[in-house]
Amino acid sequence: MNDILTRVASVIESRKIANGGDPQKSYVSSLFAKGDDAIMKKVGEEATETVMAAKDARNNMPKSKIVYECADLWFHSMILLAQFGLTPDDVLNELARREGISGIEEKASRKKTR
Ligand SMILES: N=c1c2ncn([C@@H]3O[C@H](COP(=O)(O)OP(=O)(O)OP(=O)(O)O)[C@@H](O)[C@H]3O)c2ncn1[C@@H]1O[C@H](COP(=O)(O)O)[C@@H](O)[C@H]1O
Repeated sequence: MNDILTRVASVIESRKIANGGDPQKSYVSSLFAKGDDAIMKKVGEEATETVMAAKDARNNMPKSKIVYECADLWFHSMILLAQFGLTPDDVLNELARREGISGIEEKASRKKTR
């Protein structure tokens, strides 16, 4: 796994309440303390903000906003993965599994098996 993903995933894991995370001192712990719904809501918000940043960039606003919002989205998605006992490696392995499989062919093969 990419080094920064590994380090951030490890910090996120350490912020779980069961691992001693303190919601008063840690943003990640405060989200874990709020639970599933709050984490899902944040992922939805960050996805929307990413789309808005892309729309702004189309209207000549700085492209850097897309990067900031995407970082927020990835970060909150990592908290969601951790909440469900998953890791960024699970996602990277899935991307690796899909490597070289055309999306169009994959969709067509799905239709054949229905
Ligand atoms: N990468 C991040 C990161 N990205 C974004 N955020 C926080 O995510 C929060 C939500 O972003 P928003 O733009 O929605 O801000 P907001 O409106 O204040 O949020 P809400 O109050 O509505 O939830 C902000 O407080 C950001 O600071 C992050 N907080 C932490 N990290 C990483 O997680 C580590 C652990 O953080 P703590 O658990 O806070 O110690 C840090 O060392 C960093 O490596």
